[in-house]
Amino acid sequence: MGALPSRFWFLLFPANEYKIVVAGLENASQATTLYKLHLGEVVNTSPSIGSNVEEVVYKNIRFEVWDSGGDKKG
Ligand SMILES: Nc1nc2c(ncn2[C@@H]2O[C@H](COP(=O)(O)OP(=O)(O)OP(=O)(O)O)[C@@H](O)[C@H]2O)c(=O)[nH]1
Ligand SMILES: [Mg+2]
Repeated sequence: MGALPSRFWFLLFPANEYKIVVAGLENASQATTLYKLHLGEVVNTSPSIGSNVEEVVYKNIRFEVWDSGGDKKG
């Protein structure tokens, strides 16, 4: 779909689900940010192994937020 038709399509049927990938170096606060958005509070974290994913809902928009983990070994 070209840029103009897809913009027109989006105006008619706006998406209400998005996926977000949080990327950063190790210890950059990715997990802290993810859980602050998800739970609304700051929680203790440990270095991520692999990735974390949580759902964040804002108004009628659903975000699937992926914390990719910054550790080279993760
Ligand atoms: N002082 C301070 N410390 C923070 C802040 N945000 C996170 N931290 C601390 O920084 C450390 C790393 O936070 P994480 O959220 O686990 O970082 P991360 O980016 O997920 O780390 P990796 O999984 O190793 O990539 C933790 O000890 C947090 O408590 C902040 O705003 N201020
Ligand atoms: Mg992490």
